[in-house]
Amino acid sequence: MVEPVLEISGLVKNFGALRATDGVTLDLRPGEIHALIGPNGAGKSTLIHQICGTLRQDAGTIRFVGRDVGALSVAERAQLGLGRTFQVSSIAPDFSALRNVMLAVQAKQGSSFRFFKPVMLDHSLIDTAMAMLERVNLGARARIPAAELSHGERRQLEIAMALALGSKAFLLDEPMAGMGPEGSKSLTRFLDTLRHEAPILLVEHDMDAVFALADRISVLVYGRVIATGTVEEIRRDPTVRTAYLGDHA
Ligand SMILES: Nc1ncnc2c1ncn2[C@@H]1O[C@H](COP(=O)(O)OP(=O)(O)OP(=O)(O)O)[C@@H](O)[C@H]1O
Repeated sequence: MVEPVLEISGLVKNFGALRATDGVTLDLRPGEIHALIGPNGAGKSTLIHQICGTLRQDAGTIRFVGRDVGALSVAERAQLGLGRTFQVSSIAPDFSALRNVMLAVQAKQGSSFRFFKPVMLDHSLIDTAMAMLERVNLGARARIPAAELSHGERRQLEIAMALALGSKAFLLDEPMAGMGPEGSKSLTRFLDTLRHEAPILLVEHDMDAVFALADRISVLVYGRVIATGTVEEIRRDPTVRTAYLGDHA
């Protein structure tokens, strides 16, 4: 079997008397989109926080690219390529898309550029940053100030910045939130291609997007994974239908 990029095992998180994560075990494999769905308050965000390190688990392990990262800081995990994509990156709205990605490239490669002359530095940075923008289909928008990009294009820019920072997995917490139907459709098409760059753990309430994209779905209810399977398996699962999907199935 292919080694998972991310492996979570027996994860537990308590908030006082509330067990928000109750023995969660799941993995993320190369090239896949693994969707995490469940009702409000099921513990999806709490799980994402523990994976990226903003919350510390009470028990259980988190392995990423073969390393136990459960005791590492947010910055140390990000350095390994594990970041919460739409939260860690902060876009500078007045800078062009290109300049934003250049800053991310610089942050990653930082000190190694001091050996180059300034003009080389600029060329090198521009080429690398342009390549990142091309990878997220934003090449034609490189010179546009980030503030003028559409909501969906800003998501693409954030992904380009994450790629520049060396992401080896994407943790996407409700990327469709705040998007109209057209925006959701085009972001869905984009995420469909993004899985080839790095696998995606996708928390999303938009079931059309989840069913269109997910290779596997895990259903979280009261902090527990009640089922993991393909779209068809999850849609057919009677427990899932009762606990969450209802008419969506
Ligand atoms: N910092 C905290 N302190 C105390 N309780 C918390 C904290 N964060 C989350 N919770 C509780 O933990 C449970 C899980 O919340 P969480 O936000 O992870 O759910 P969710 O599945 O992401 O919900 P939604 O779909 O509404 O975003 C909820 O009952 C919530 O009230």
